[in-house]
Amino acid sequence: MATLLKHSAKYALSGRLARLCVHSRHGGLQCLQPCLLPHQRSASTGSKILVEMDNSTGIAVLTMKSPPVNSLSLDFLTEFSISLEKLELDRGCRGVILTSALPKIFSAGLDIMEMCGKSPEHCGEFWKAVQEMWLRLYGSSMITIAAINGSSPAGGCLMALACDYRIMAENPKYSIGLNETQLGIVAPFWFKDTLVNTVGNRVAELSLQLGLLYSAPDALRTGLVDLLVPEDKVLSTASQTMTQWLAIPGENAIGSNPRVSSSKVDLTPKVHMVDLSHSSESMCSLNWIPWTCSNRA
Ligand SMILES: CCCCCCCCCCC/C=C/C(=O)SCCNC(=O)CCNC(=O)[C@H](O)C(C)(C)COP(=O)(O)OP(=O)(O)OC[C@H]1O[C@@H](n2cnc3c(N)ncnc32)[C@H](O)[C@@H]1OP(=O)(O)O
Repeated sequence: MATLLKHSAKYALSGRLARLCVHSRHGGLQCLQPCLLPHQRSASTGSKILVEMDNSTGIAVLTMKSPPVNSLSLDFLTEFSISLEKLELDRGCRGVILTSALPKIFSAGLDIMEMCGKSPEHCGEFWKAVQEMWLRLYGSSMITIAAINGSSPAGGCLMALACDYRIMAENPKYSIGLNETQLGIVAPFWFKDTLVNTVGNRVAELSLQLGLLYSAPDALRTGLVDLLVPEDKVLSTASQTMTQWLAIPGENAIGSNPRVSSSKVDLTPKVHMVDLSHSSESMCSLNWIPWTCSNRA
């Protein structure tokens, strides 16, 4: 479950992202425009991501808004990770709903233009940004729910899989899956592991070998998504579900993991990024921590 990694990734990445904010040539914090809305709501928007925070509930909605298909370019990934880190550092934020502002598309996955004709340096930077997105989402200490309101192939599916719960629009035209094999690409092992954790070995094996894209009803049948609802109910259902999840006792609950709930404990990163500038193979090594970290109190 995603919560296994939440705290380790939180502390592993904040420093790196902080440096990214300062040095990145690809957007960054300076592009986020905070503004106050009524009823304890606040919003910040960059060119590709809108973050709306409801301080009364502790729920943030992170909306991807990068036409035409929310492809995961370096700029997009950088803005995404920075937005998520800001929420992670905000102790008032306990849950994040990930959704899309684009009709019919959640995310088309990795931006194909980032993968052809680029320098090795650029490829390395891009690939690190892909890993960082996954680590930050999968390792979040917040509850994360994907409100999948459109098609979500490949890296788009990975984003959804990295969340704690997936709610999809019951539109049979929408598809989701790790279809890399159909593109002649081998899905990295951590894509595979994320899929196995969700659907089990056999379904994952078939999905990856055949590069299957599932219709929304089939995605529910295989367990790739947890719930189908009418398209206009995806976001409201995600909010209701989040409220239920947030009612579960969090990290300060009696009997919770003392490593997590004490401020004096060593939260040295257990997740290591490796330099992938010259590799499209194994991306990161993960040392699983022996306790499940619970959600925020
Ligand atoms: C550099 C690093 C080195 C490492 C190399 C190793 C690589 C290992 C990678 C392993 C993991 C890979 C993960 C991935 O995510 S790969 C990307 C896979 N994505 C797809 O296959 C999606 C392809 N797109 C679609 O299926 C459809 O476009 C979609 C269903 C999303 C929408 O369909 P629709 O009919 O509504 O829209 P169009 O097809 O007409 O597309 C509209 C425009 O959007 C452009 N587009 C689509 N997808 C992408 C994309 N992934 N990246 C960039 N651009 C994309 C499409 O070209 C259209 O553009 P134009 O209007 O200009 O024609």
